[in-house]
Amino acid sequence: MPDPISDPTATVPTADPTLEVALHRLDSDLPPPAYAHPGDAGADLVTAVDVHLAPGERALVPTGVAIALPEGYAALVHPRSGLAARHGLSIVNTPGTVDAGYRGEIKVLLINHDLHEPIELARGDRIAQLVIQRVERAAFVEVDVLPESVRGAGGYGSTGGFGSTGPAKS
Ligand SMILES: O=c1ccn([C@H]2C[C@H](O)[C@@H](COP(=O)(O)OP(=O)(O)OP(=O)(O)O)O2)c(=O)[nH]1
Ligand SMILES: [Mg+2]
Repeated sequence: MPDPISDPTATVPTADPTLEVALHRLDSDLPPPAYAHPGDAGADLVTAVDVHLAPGERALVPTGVAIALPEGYAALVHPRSGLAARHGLSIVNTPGTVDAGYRGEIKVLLINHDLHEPIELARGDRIAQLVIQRVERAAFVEVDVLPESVRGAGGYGSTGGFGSTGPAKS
């Protein structure tokens, strides 16, 4: 087994994608969602249109693709880290959820978080990534009293702030 830590040129074997997902391209001039590297979790999505985002502005951007996921799966629309770090480009509802039953065009609700600079995107630019995951559907069973847990009802900072964990200081 190659060791990528001692030998950075070693190639780590990764399984080929095996889950078949029906893809309908609404715009045949645009590339389909694609994984940039073996082992990547996200397949990149492109914008089907040119987009101008003023600082703070958001836009619902078409990607030119529709999919049919198998039951028991969802596709999550995640931002791309590089665009977030360099330009402040993100997604308002990150991660967006594409349901297995959805047959419409996948759209991305982009937002420019930069305070000063606009963002210009050209048709075909990679704007987001689609992460396909198995999901459970719950049977919600109503009870009068929930089972006890160590956390209990503590939340919203109950373990403290930036420091090590412990009771919140008032
Ligand atoms: O980033 C996203 C998020 C959602 N969708 C599509 C696929 C999804 O199946 C559908 C509905 O999404 P969601 O359930 O998050 O939105 P909603 O406001 O609850 O709409 P609905 O009432 O149609 O469920 O919109 C996208 O194309 N991109
Ligand atoms: Mg919904």
